Amino acid sequence: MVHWTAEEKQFITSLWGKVNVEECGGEALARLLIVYPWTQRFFSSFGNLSSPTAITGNPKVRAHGKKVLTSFGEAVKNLDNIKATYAKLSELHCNKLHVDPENFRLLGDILVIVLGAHFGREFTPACQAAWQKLAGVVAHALAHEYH
Ligand code: HEM
Repeated sequence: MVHWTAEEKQFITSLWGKVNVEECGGEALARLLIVYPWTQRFFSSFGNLSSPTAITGNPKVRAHGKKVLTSFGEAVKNLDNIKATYAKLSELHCNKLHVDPENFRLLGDILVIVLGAHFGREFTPACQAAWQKLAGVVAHALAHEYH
C-alpha cells in the first residue's frame, strides 16, 4: 500500500480545496489533446478538435475534463484506498476503452503543469512532489485492471 506522510496529505488536501475543478479540468484535458494529439482518437465523438483553439473552446472537452478532475477528487478523499476507488474506472479504461496506460501518466504530468500555471509560487517543489506522487498512484490504480 502507498504510504503518505502527514505533510504530503496536507499539501494535497489544502491545494485541492482551492482548485477550480471546471477550469483546471477543462484545461488539463485540452492540453492533453493538444500536446499529445494521438489521444484525440478516443474522443472522436466530441466534435471539432481540429486546432488548439477549437480544442480549448470545445464544450465537450471542458465538460469531460471537469468530470476527469472531479474523479481525481475521489482520490484526494480516499488517499489510503485509491486502488479500490478506481476499480470500476480501471475496468472501463482498460477493458472497454483500451486506453494505453502510458496515457494516464501523461494526463497526470499535464495536470501538474496546469496546477503550476494556476498556483505559481504557491505550488512549491514539495507541493509538486506530493501531487506528482498522487498522479502516479492514480495512473497505477487506473492501469490495474489491464489484461
Ligand atoms: C488519468 C486520469 C483519468 C481519470 C481520473 C479519468 C476519469 C474518467 C471518468 C470519471 C470518466 C467517466 C466515466 C463514466 O462516465 O462513467 C472517464 C471516461 C473516459 N475516459 Fe478517462 N480518465 C483518465 C484518463 C484518461 C485518458 C488518458 C484517456 C485517453 C487518452 C481517457 C479516455 C476516456 C474516454 C474515451 C472516456 C469515455 C468518454 C465518453 O465518451 O463519455 N481517460 N474517464
